[in-house]
Amino acid sequence: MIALRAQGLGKKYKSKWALTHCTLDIPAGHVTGLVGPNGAGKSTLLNLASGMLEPTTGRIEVCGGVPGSGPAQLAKVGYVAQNTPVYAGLTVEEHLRLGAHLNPGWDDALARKRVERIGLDPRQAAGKLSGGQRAQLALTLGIAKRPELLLLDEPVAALDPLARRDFLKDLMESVAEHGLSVLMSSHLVADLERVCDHLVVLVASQVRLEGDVEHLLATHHRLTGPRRDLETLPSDQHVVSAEHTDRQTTVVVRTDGPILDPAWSVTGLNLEDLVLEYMSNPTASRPALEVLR
Ligand SMILES: Nc1ncnc2c1ncn2[C@@H]1O[C@H](COP(=O)(O)OP(=O)(O)OP(=O)(O)O)[C@@H](O)[C@H]1O
Repeated sequence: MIALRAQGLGKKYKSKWALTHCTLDIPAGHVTGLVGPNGAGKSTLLNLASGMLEPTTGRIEVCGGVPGSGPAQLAKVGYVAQNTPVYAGLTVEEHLRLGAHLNPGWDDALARKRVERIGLDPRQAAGKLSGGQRAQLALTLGIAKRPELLLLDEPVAALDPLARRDFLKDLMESVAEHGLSVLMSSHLVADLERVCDHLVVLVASQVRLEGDVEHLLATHHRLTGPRRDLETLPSDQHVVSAEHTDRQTTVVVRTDGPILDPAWSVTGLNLEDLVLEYMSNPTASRPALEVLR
């Protein structure tokens, strides 16, 4: 099952492309991390998925429908945008009542349990909450809506470490119990490493890497050995990055096969290493990445 499918998706703001040639299948029932440098196009992709923006080129389908195409589609998708929008003049309680009124699948017990646990005063106006409390309220509304797909744009940036851990736990529970799909942008790769099983790396408006996290980690290796010409590597080893000193070569390769050459000392990469490799080597070739799918 596919939660989000993009084919040749692109978005141009006036003369500037914010997203180009985006072709992706994001699986349902998983947490997908969306990472990339500032300005890479992450919020643009999330806005296209929610229906807040219209594509300039290509197509995007979310939970089997066109984003923003009507009430049934809106009910399927939850979106907590980067600035965690809430209505400043409404109280916390009024937000919960509005959530119940607007969303057919609203889980009131969950919303109230979260509000109590977080320690929000139901009578307080949302405009008087701290930035982190506002984010907590917006995230509560997003989860309690019980959407099929929850889109989160840097959801935990404003939360303290404990609140962050609790929120990610709630998210994982919703995925396990309700089959929720999540697409979540974040710069906090350590958090993503804990909760994501699928990854999309966007760099300079383009998808540089996409795939199942375990598979990506199993197929990337850092090789260190005597200096050598990269042309001599086996053809199934695609170079992601390379560094040479006078005597030594360190190269990160992607391959489905084993590393057989005894001259190499081989180490694995963690998710943060992997993301940084692709972010700092924006020319890592796209055609080779298709192999990963
Ligand atoms: N409304 C807009 N009008 C013009 N350009 C825009 C607009 N919104 C975004 N952009 C540009 O599109 C590009 C992608 O922006 P986007 O907000 O999608 O990036 P991002 O990956 O979410 O960045 P960040 O990590 O900083 O939140 C950037 O170059 C940005 O300047």
